Order: sequence, then C-alpha cells, then structure tokens
Amino acid sequence: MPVDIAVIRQSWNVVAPVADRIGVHFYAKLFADHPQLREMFPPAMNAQRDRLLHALTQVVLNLEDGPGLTEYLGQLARDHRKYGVLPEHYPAVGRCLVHAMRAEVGPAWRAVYDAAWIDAYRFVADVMVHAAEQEAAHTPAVWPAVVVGHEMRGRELVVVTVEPRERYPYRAGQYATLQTPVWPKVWRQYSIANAPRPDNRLTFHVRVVPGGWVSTALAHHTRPGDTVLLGPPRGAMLLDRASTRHLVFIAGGTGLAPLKAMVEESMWLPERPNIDLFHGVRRHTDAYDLPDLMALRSAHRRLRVVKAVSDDPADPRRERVIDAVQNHRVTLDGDVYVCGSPDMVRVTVGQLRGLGVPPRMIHTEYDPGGAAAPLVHTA
Ligand SMILES: NC(=O)C1=CN([C@@H]2O[C@H](COP(=O)(O)OP(=O)(O)OC[C@H]3O[C@@H](n4cnc5c(N)ncnc54)[C@H](O)[C@@H]3O)[C@@H](O)[C@H]2O)C=CC1
Repeated sequence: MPVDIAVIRQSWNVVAPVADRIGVHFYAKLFADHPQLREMFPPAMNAQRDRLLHALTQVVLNLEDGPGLTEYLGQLARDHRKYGVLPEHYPAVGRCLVHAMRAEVGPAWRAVYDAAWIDAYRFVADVMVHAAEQEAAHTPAVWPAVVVGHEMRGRELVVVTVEPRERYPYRAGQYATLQTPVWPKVWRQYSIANAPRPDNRLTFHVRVVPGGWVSTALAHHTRPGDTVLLGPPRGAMLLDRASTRHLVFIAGGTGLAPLKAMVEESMWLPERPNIDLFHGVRRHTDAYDLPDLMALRSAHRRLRVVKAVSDDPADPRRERVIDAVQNHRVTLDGDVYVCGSPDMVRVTVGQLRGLGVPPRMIHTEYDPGGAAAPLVHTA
C-alpha cells in the first residue's frame, strides 16, 4: 500500500504542536504494554524522546525523497542494532506510536490519519528491518574495545585510547558512539582523533561536560584494561582524497579531534596538500594537544599549526580562531573544515562566507540544511 503523503502532511499540522507529549505518551504506552523492552533504553529518556521526534520529523519532511529517505532510515537502522532492536519489535512500536498520536491530538485526529500512518510506519519498518539484516551479514552490532590509554590533560579533559577486538572500519573525520560499563545503555558520540592505524587503535578527546554522564565516567571512572562498547562509525565530514587543494582546518577546543585525524590521513596522500591547522582555545592551558600537534608538524613539512587564544587575561592578543586565520593572511582558496561548538561553527562559517568562501568549500559536521541541530554532540 503506497504511503498517502498528503494525508501524513495534513496530520502533521496537528501532530507537530503536541509532539513532545506524543513522545512521553508513546514510551509510557510502549513500556506498559511491553515491559521487556524497557531494559533496552537508558534510565533517563529525555534524549531518547528527542531522537524519536527528530526521526519522525525527518520521515515526514522527506517522504517525497524516496532514495534520501531510504538512506536516512538505513542509517537509523544500522545505528539501532547496538540497542538490540529485533524485527519483532517494530509492530509494537508502530501500534504504540499511532495510539499516542491519536490520544494526544484528540478530537482533531481523523480516521484517515490512522490508515496513512499505519502504511507509513510499515514502509519505515520494512526499510529498517531490511537494512539491519543486510548489515548484520558482515558487520557486528557493537565493537567491544579495551582501554589501552588514559591520559588526563588538565582537570577536565581526557585523551582515551581504545583497541577494538575486531577491526573497526572508519574514515578520518568520522565519529563513533561509545558506551562505558559505568552507564549501560547510555551512548554518546565522540569524534575519532586519529586516522585508521594498523594496530586498530582509536583515540578520543573528551572534555568533561558538567553533569555529563559518559564524559565524567570516561575521565574519572575509567582505567586501562576496562572495556567500552563502540557503535558503528558515522559522519560525512571526510577528506576528498583525489584533491590536492589547500586544506584549512579550523578547530574550537576538542573540535580538534576529527580535524587532527584528517591531517593524519592527508599525510598518506601521494601529493600532500598544504595544510593550515588552527586550534582555537580559550586559555593557553587549554591547548591540550600542542606537543602532539608539534610532532605532527615535524613529520609533515607542508603543515602549519597555529594556536589561537580567545579569552586568556594574561594574553593581550586575544583572538577568535577565525580572526587568527585572517591575521595570518591565510589564502582561503581550497577546502575549509570547521569543527567545534555549535556557536563557534556558526560564527566561523558566517565569517568565512563573508570572506567570500563558497559554501561548497566549507565542510562541517552540521546538517547542510543549515538551521537544523548539529549532527554530533559530546557529553
Ligand atoms: N565532530 C564534532 O562536531 C565535534 C564537536 N565538538 C564540540 O566542540 C566543542 C568543544 O568545546 P570546548 O573544548 O569546551 O571548547 P570551547 O567551547 O572552550 O571553545 C574553544 C574555542 O572555540 C571558540 N568559541 C567558542 N564559542 C564561540 C563562539 N560563539 N564564537 C566564536 N568562537 C567561539 C573559543 O573562542 C575558543 O577559541 C564542544 O561543543 C563539542 O561538543 C567536539 C568534538 C567533535
């Protein structure tokens, strides 16, 4: 049965305003009817509810884009394998979702919405089950990884290195989701700070976020020998290996991680490009990776590394990282990669656009649509 896009869109006018309540209702109903599913989810459900609503919105907005929607749902399904989702769970989810929508929308809900959503959900479930099955044929759902390095760099920043037991296939610039034994079922995304290595080891730069469960666990309750779990690699901020164009990397704080991985990858290219790597930090003491960056610098003659300090009272030349790029008269004639906090990325990209850098040359971890939430966050 084809999905009735017009009816779904119409229903969205009454669903969207009460979407938060639908999220709460949906999970309450799901766990009441299927208590065995509760243990698949984290203790705190706020983020989970946001993800559900985000996914629903993506489905509704992209119903006309068949291939794009299939790609999105496939990625969602591959990500969900780590939660232990099985094909038999999907019908229960569909029933509870439609029930929650009907209940929260109230009298404005029409009978035709039921049928349209049941069809739409069936389509979503079919695509996801198929994608998960295909992936399961050759890829694990999770990668157990032993912590082999744990180095505090300052009080609230840790550099963690792990060694997955099986080969972890990823590209420089991507990120992984990670779970520690301290908080089962709680996953957080962290960019991988090194290009793939023969020893299969991955390094993460983790700033402790106040109240952040996983970042605190990694910094203060994790030791070499512990085992963490990794979900599949994700992210599309990658190097164009065929290009020899000048590369400018602009990092804010731990946003350095994926850009450092890309610098490493660029060192294998047959024709190494010229690279400018700017690391923006608030204070001098926040430049947690400077010795490593300098080591990289001495191995790569075409690499320039610049530290920009924005808020250090001891430093008269306080500059935002984008100001440092301008002050060093960098020619912005190639690809520019920007990574850091959402605000930092927004401000920096705005400045780059103002300087005439074409949007297609600016690469970030953000939804190309622009206004949407960042695709990666760490906590
Ligand atoms: N793949 C990704 O997208 C990754 C993103 N991140 C994000 O990067 C951020 C790093 O945070 P911290 O290490 O605490 O660094 P931070 O927030 O202390 O900032 C470091 C630099 O960014 C600049 N900055 C911050 N806010 C700015 C703004 N509104 N406008 C212009 N410049 C600004 C600061 O001046 C400083 O130079 C986190 O939000 C983290 O989630 C980190 C790793 C990977």
